[in-house]
Amino acid sequence: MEKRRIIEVRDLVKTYGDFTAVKGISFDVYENEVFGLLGPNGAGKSTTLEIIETLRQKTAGSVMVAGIDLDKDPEAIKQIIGVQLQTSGYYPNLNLVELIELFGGLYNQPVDPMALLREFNLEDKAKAKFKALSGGQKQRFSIATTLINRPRIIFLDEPTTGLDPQARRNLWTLIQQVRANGTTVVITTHYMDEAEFLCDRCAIVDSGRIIAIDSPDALIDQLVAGGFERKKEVKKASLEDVFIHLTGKDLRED
Ligand SMILES: Nc1ncnc2c1ncn2[C@@H]1O[C@H](COP(=O)(O)OP(=O)(O)OP(=O)(O)O)[C@@H](O)[C@H]1O
Repeated sequence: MEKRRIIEVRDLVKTYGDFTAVKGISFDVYENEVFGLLGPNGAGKSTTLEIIETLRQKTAGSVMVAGIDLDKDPEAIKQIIGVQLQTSGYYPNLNLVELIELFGGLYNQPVDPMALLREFNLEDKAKAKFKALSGGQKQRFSIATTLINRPRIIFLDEPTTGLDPQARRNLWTLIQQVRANGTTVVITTHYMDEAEFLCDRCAIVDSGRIIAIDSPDALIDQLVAGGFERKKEVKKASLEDVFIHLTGKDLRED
């Protein structure tokens, strides 16, 4: 089956004063895939995401989201995407149910707060305030809120930064579920194991340019085909495997 493009970025440029943060990048994201933007700090990942999310003006190039031209109808793009809010965006006096109801009202979308909280293992926290949640719960809640307007695409900027291994793996499962329900996921991460586990394809961005784009498997195969060998013999388990083996897979925060 032919893959359908849901995001088309062409020759995208972003300058801040004299500095060019994004230097003419082009890529496609296919419908219902998990697509990763990987790259060192300052590579231009967040800038690129924020332009697609309609939150930042581009300098040049074109962006199409689900056939909608960013230059012509950014409002229509906003309606079909879900974006994680900065944590400061959550009203401090509202509990999780009230926050979901508020967002549902803003989006003019009927929403069942308890069903959404259940999906993200946050049922017990329905009456809690956002600031009282653990790091993992906060991330789960902020991903849940991206789904309130029933978007076709969600954007997750470093969703597992700072989480313990259990919470990280739990979030991976939730992201896979979101994708299994038909949503396209665009993610940035600094964790290569995360990208390898979650992403169907990823783009490696460096100094504002895409220097590689493919599936994780294909990228690894290309490196190996070029004669690359690991310096150390690969062990059959990692320190993270030891950690999970000793401490279990259950979330600790609840
Ligand atoms: N508002 C701004 N004004 C000036 N320069 C900016 C602005 N926002 C970002 N930059 C610069 O643009 C470059 C790209 O930043 P961006 O946040 O897109 O990178 P990133 O790949 O997301 O990095 P990180 O992994 O650290 O989040 C950086 O050099 C950054 O300092």
